[in-house]
Amino acid sequence: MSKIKVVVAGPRGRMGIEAVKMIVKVDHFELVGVIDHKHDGKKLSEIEGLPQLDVMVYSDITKCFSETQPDVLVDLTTPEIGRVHTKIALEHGVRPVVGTTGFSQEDLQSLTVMAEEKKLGAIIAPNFAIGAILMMKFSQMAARYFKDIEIIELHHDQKLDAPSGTGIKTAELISAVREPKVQGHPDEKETIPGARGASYDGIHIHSVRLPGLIAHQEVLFGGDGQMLTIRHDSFNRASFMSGVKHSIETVMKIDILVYGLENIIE
Ligand SMILES: NC(=O)C1=CN([C@@H]2O[C@H](COP(=O)(O)OP(=O)(O)OC[C@H]3O[C@@H](n4cnc5c(N)ncnc54)[C@H](O)[C@@H]3O)[C@@H](O)[C@H]2O)C=CC1
Ligand SMILES: O=C(O)C1=N[C@H](C(=O)O)C[C@H](O)C1
Repeated sequence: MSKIKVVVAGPRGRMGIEAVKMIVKVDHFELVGVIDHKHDGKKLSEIEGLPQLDVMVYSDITKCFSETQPDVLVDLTTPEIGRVHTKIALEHGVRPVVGTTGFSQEDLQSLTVMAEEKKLGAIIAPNFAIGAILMMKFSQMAARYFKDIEIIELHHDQKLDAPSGTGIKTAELISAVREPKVQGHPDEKETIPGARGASYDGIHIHSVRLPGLIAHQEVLFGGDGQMLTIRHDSFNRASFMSGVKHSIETVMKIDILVYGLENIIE
């Protein structure tokens, strides 16, 4: 079997560095380049704190693709640059595996259409951790029985987007099985704006940001005289790597854009 040639965008980031380490450990993957807005033309081994690898850093994604001819782009950057990278990858016949969160509905729609037109696999995964996928699936199951739901997502304080991609995906999955609903008292008023969090079809999403946290989420279901809590915690970023590996393998076998790992795990 020939190796899957992978490029990682965002190799100095918290997730990017883990992805680089995982990719070089997998025999059937080959890390052929990395994309970073700094350190153009250097080797990864020349950047302090990064693995001692003879892999070239590119600031120009197009140049990177033409010189390294990758099969897959793993993007772990920011919403602004991640959506541009994903589009350029599809234009160049490179299959994107995107962990970057904060894409809009319009981004997702236009990228879906692009992948379909190009007949190219693409995966956009708000969360790569299997436990988080199960937490979302269990929440969707529970929502058939409990109609009043609040999502509390908790992350480290360096996170750029709120609500988290996982929080939004959870609300979307619940919304697919629950009618939109006004929760709480119909006449409730926020004395301080934002007190009730964001609302997605009436499901409230609360975003907590604190140093020391990694990635956590609780989904609270209220019923008569009872409450169900479904919770997932990622205690480190290694928790996401089996999902990144599975996505790199799967994206080579599909020819559409898949949004959410729940669609590609058995
Ligand atoms: N899907 C999932 O399971 C997970 C997704 N994430 C998401 O992944 C993304 C990255 O998260 P972290 O690693 O924590 O962030 P980070 O801030 O540590 O890393 C982002 C990296 O992107 C780089 N970057 C910025 N502009 C760039 C450009 N033009 N070209 C190349 N690189 C550029 C930055 O230098 C930085 O190293 C976020 O959107 C986060 O929400 C994070 C954890 C898990
Ligand atoms: O920024 C993070 O850290 C994470 N982002 C993803 C999200 O927005 O859901 C996944 C995970 O929660 C970690």
